[in-house]
Amino acid sequence: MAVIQVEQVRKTFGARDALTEVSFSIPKGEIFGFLGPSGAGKTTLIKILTAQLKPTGGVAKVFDQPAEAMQQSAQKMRFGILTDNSGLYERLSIEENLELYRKLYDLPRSAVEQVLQFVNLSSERKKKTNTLSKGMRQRVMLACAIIHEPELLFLDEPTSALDPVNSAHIYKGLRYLNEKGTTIFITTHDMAEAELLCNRVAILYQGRIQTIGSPRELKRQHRENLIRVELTSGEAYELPVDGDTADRIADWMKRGLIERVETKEPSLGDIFIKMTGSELL
Ligand SMILES: Nc1ncnc2c1ncn2[C@@H]1O[C@H](COP(=O)(O)OP(=O)(O)OP(=O)(O)O)[C@@H](O)[C@H]1O
Repeated sequence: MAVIQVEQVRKTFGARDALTEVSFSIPKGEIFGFLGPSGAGKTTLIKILTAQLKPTGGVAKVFDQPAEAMQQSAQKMRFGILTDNSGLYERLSIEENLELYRKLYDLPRSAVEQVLQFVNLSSERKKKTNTLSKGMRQRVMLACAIIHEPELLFLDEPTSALDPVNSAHIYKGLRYLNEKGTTIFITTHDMAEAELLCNRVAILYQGRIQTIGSPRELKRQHRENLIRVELTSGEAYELPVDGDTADRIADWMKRGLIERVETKEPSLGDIFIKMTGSELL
């Protein structure tokens, strides 16, 4: 069963198309990356999937039910969400914020301790949230989103405010959650993050999906059919993949002249730029 199914979803704001006929489905257990430059429509889709917005057209289903049902309390238990506007109680400490969520979801006391470790904030637990750095806030909001170990997790740029050490810690935690069965829908501008975490990615541009597939498939599809050969002399050649090239390489090898041979594979960032014409943001 698909956890998320989106068919021909459109969303217009006045005369502006934010999403144009977006279709895809996400099976249980997948980490799916929704990539796109600023304004591409990523947050709009998350809002549709979590019943904060209605689509103008098409069908959006989550857990095999229309996405509008996602604000019902039975469904709220099943997913977690981290976005820019995820709120915290400013005058409460990190621990007190988490305690509220623990009670809301009727979880054992150990859930707070566990999630504090997950986001690397055990020793900061007594700090008031209005005194936290941006990265710490982000981690507390993430903790609130996952304390109930949801079946489905929406993450809108979860590591945008984090340093690499904390990002790596979060990736490890997300993989752990995913191994335990959580399906993850993540938006990011960070192509290395997408490549590291996601089973599949979709690249969205101006409200349309430009391409969709695993990072490896996309790289293969966009691979230039060239082999780059670097010789010990420092000379470098980009050669077509054919018999003549094989003969030349064999000859260079026999004579011990080869420093390096590589296929020209694009990075996910290269593919993103090709699809969107944008620089990474
Ligand atoms: N409530 C709204 N009213 C009018 N226009 C909106 C509204 N919400 C979003 N838009 C427009 O829809 C488009 C898509 O916005 P959205 O926030 O989904 O982009 P995004 O891909 O999430 O961008 P970012 O990466 O900057 O968060 C943008 O042009 C935005 O200005």
